[in-house]
Amino acid sequence: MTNAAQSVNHDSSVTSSPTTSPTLGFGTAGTREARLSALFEQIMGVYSVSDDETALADAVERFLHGFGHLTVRRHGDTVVASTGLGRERRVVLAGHLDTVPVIDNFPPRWLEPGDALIRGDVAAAHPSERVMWGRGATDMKASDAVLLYLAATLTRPRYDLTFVFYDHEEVAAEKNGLRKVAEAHPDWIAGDFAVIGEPTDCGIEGGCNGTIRFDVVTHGVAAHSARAWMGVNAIHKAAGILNRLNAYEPADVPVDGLVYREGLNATLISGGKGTNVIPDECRVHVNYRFAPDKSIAEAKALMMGADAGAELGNGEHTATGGVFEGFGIEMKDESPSARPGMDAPLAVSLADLVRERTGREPLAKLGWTDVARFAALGVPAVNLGAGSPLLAHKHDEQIAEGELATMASILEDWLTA
Ligand SMILES: N[C@@H](CCC[C@H](NC(=O)CCC(=O)O)C(=O)O)C(=O)O
Repeated sequence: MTNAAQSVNHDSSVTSSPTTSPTLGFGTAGTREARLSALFEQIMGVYSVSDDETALADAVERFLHGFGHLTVRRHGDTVVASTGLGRERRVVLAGHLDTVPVIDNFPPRWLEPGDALIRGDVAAAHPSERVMWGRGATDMKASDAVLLYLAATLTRPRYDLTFVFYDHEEVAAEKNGLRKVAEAHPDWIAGDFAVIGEPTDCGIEGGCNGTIRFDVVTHGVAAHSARAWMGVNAIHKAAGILNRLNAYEPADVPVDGLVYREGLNATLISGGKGTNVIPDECRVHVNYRFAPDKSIAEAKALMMGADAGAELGNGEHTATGGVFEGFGIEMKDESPSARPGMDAPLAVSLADLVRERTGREPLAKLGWTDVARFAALGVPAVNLGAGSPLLAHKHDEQIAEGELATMASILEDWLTA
């Protein structure tokens, strides 16, 4: 490691930096395990809910500047660090810095074995380990810590490496920092293969479900609730939306050997102007997760008919078919699915190593990840990260400390063997 002067490239769209941001570093930690835990604890301590990633991006950028084998660039709150060793192939390793909103789970803390907050499944799999509890533990600050550690320490990898730490993954596609870099500086993230550190329990999850989000809207007429016959209750009309959601049965869809579970859920609901006013509007925000056998257009057709919702926009239109036929629809966000792509040579070699180390066979990624972005760019990609995907976004998000070393050693060996 060196503190030599770096090749640094800031482009004109860099966001303003906060006056203070924490310092990331190994401190006095000597072993790989201690270094990983130190970085992880520091990253966990920085609040970085989407829209608030600047302090963490600043800290990540400063940390990466400390290593002479890396060229560090920044676009907005996305930091890209690359080796330039002239290798034949380049692997991109990416992790997002943002988290979903806090639910009484920030600040984070280490839990000692036996602590009541440790989940039974985590304790059973890692009985004698400390556990990090708090927002972002699995999605995906543990993997960020591993990727930062690898960026700092892999000075002679067998492939050239590009590490991407990006903002705004958990929110609307238009805000995604990786999308912005792909558009503004496609050369920064060019590569032959990509690994996304989304949580997979250190296994491989191939491809990803697509996702569309939209409001299903009912309209009514406002009136005094003591004279309700003078109005029409939009919230009561929403019962029809909820009934259709309750009747939906999630499908398991096999695609190229992996099974993708679909999902259709309301995630937000709003309506009403006052406690004694008949509501004139109700909105149910619906999220449809669709398997990689479907395009966005096909997913929309299943929800709202073939000709409705064809364009992403905020204008309301009436669903002409599909699950929500007859209801008002306002599209909010859409992101495509990605097929598994497990036959790419680098996917095969990584899957073989994961199988050897963990006994895990590849599974399907049910959340949406930037594997889809790399797939669209023609770069084969897989998900591999520390922590259980089942705990992502939960109030009791947590990860056993040893998972960081497991992920680090798999990638270290794959990238240096
Ligand atoms: N534009 C989309 C972005 C949603 C991204 C998010 N991804 C994850 O949580 C990955 C975690 C995993 O499954 O491993 C998601 O799937 O919701 C949107 O705003 O909906």
